[in-house]
Amino acid sequence: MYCLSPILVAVPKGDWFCPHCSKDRQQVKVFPMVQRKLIDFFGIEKVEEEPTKEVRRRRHSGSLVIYKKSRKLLPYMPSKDPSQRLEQMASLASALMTSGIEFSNELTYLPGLAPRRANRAVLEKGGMQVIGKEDKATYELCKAMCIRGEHPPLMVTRDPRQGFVVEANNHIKDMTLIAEYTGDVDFMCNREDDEGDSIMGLLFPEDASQELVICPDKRGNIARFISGINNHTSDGRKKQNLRCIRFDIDGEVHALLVSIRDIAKGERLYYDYNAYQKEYPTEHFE
Ligand SMILES: C[S@@+](CC[C@H](N)C(=O)[O-])C[C@H]1O[C@@H](n2cnc3c(N)ncnc32)[C@H](O)[C@@H]1O
Repeated sequence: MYCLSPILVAVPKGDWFCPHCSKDRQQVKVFPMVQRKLIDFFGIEKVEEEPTKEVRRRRHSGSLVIYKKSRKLLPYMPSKDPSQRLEQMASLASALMTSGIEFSNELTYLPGLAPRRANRAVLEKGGMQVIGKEDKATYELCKAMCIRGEHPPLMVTRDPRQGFVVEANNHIKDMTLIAEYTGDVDFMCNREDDEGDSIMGLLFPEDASQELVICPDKRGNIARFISGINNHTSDGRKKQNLRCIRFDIDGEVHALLVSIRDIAKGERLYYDYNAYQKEYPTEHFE
């Protein structure tokens, strides 16, 4: 229903009222910008540790093959200003709280959903690129930074047409690892009737009953708020500044969002929701 704001990509099942007619129209819940509360919300562990010299050197070596280019991933650079960082975290906490989502920066495996052993990269039809040693170090550095409360330099804001959107809050260099797409891992066959608009394909094996998806409806991170391009217009394509790339990391598949060009402060983040499958309707996207 494209007259709605934000757009609804599927007709909801059962009784449903347009947000304008419904009494419980979604109001943005503003998370308090209080350091202690943010530390608890994000489960931040206080570790006074800077990236080691060894890891810093690694940024200048190693390779990753993406579209036949030999490149290496760069870790995101958290904002230096502590109050800017608090503002960024509060914006994400507000969006998560409003959407009823708990923060999780990891893929989650829960009883009753797909077990962790189902996520085996070797099952991917046509094979899966294995992350290189240097890029794995970058991935681990980004994870560790997040645990320390050094989040990517991003702000979640509200757009009248798109709902929550994500903007760069500092300049971001090409090839920067922005975030991993996280949430509960489940079999696609369990989600056929799921009306969520944020389900991400994770593993596409020969046996379709074993197809895995990431569902960030209960747990997730900033990745689930990033906008999609309109696949039907050249203007849509021009907006794309990220790519979602799946990697084999220690035998399991992970979906990482990586910048594909320099991104200016204030620019909105976009990637192609249809990079692996052409199932997401984007013809009415801006
Ligand atoms: C993965 S969610 C992104 C986060 C979402 N904006 C929110 O508020 O939770 C995908 C949904 O965001 C909206 N959206 C994303 N990109 C858009 C675009 N380029 N134009 C219009 N709506 C967009 C659509 O409602 C879509 O179904």
